[in-house]
Amino acid sequence: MSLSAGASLLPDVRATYSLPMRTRFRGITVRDGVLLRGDAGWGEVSPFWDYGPAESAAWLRCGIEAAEEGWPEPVRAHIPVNVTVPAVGPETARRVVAESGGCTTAKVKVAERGQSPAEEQERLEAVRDALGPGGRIRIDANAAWDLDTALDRLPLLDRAAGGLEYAEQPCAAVEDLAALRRRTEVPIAADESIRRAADPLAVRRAGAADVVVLKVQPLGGVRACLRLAEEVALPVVVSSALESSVGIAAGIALAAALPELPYACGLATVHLLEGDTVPEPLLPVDGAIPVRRPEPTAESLAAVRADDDVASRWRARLAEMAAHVGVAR
Ligand SMILES: O=C(O)CCC(=O)c1ccccc1C(=O)O
Ligand SMILES: [Mg+2]
Repeated sequence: MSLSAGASLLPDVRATYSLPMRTRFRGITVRDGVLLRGDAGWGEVSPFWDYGPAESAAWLRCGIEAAEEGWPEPVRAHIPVNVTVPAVGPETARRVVAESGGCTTAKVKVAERGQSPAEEQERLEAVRDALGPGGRIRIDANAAWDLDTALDRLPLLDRAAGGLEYAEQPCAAVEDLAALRRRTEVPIAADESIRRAADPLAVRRAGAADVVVLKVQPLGGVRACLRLAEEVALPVVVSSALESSVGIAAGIALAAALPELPYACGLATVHLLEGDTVPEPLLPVDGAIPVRRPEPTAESLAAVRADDDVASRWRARLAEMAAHVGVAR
């Protein structure tokens, strides 16, 4: 029942999960989604609630690929990953790094509403202290700064971090990323400019980034991302959309199949959730996640099952996404 073969049935919807976040992350306190099951295995579909049906269709395509087709052969067995440090205070930041499963790269959230530059500097100093001089630190501003603010902040944060590996999406506009990149030493990574853009290749044409962040669900699956990686011809960092381990496995499959993987990936996010859909979560050991595909069990699904209200909202949502993708239920 492969879509590419022209069949068009939605795989079995086996579960709706709901998991609290350990720390509020970009305004999200609960993560939920559905799990599909097909001949090739389990797939996750978990677009954030602010994504409409058209944008969410890509997320469904990713889940259908996982369930019906499976993924290309891996070319590596372990995926080096960064620890993701939310917009927390310095003591918590230190603990998050210490409990990361041996990550030597940290991605630190900055530009959180209501926080001062001094709080960001303290967080970065704490992360540098916890990682030691050999660690790498990248920041993610989620498109929050205008060009002048970015020009202002980057040198300060670069100093506080003892050197930044790159800054992820410091500004929203591709032109601003390009202008900033010409005027700063810190390398620039594009995330939202790829994943929510009509034309992801605009980043390359504008010379707006040194690195691109690819997320398998918003970009429509592993094969779609492999094609995009080839077209964009820039180094790729595979990151999560805060999925449970079923969804993280798709990101791992992409990272495992890319011809080159020069940077740590942002896939160590299961520890941001209070629980998981599988008994053996995809978490790093010695800073890397082993390439494998964990399976939910009846017990692991029962422990995270969403209530009826959430499940019925997902059924309605899935129907709208399916209409966009052109699969029948
Ligand atoms: O890249 C990581 O380390 C974790 C993933 C992450 O930050 C993220 C997770 C969900 C939504 C957006 C983002 C983001 O990179 O902006
Ligand atoms: Mg990002």
